[in-house]
Amino acid sequence: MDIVYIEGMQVETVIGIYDWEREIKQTVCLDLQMGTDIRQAASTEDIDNCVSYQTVSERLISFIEESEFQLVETMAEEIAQIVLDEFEVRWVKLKLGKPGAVPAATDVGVIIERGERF
Ligand SMILES: Nc1nc2c(c(=O)[nH]1)N=C([C@H](O)[C@@H](O)CO)CN2
Repeated sequence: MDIVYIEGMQVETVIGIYDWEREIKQTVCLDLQMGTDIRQAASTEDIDNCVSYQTVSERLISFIEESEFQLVETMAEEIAQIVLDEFEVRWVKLKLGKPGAVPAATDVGVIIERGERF
């Protein structure tokens, strides 16, 4: 299994369980690993044979910007499902952080793996 990755993506969105959080935008940070097979892309040098990190990034940025989740858990599940459903990806590992949430910590959030390694 090969991996195409996106690291350190930062997006502003409405997220949180408290009333004050529904009134502001906060930053979420994504590190995403996508399990795929890169050999056909490598041998053809054809972008259509890739999982394009640019296309995935654009899809996720617009999804996150438009979303209004309460929990990072829900956002993480939805992101993983989009990647598995819409791209040639069979396994994902996603770290989703909300770095402003706990002042004493540099980052908090969840790490999930979905799909099957191959
Ligand atoms: N496991 C989680 N814990 C907490 C979440 C969350 O989404 N998942 N959210 C909050 C609040 O929204 C917090 O970020 C406000 O600072 C608290 N704990």
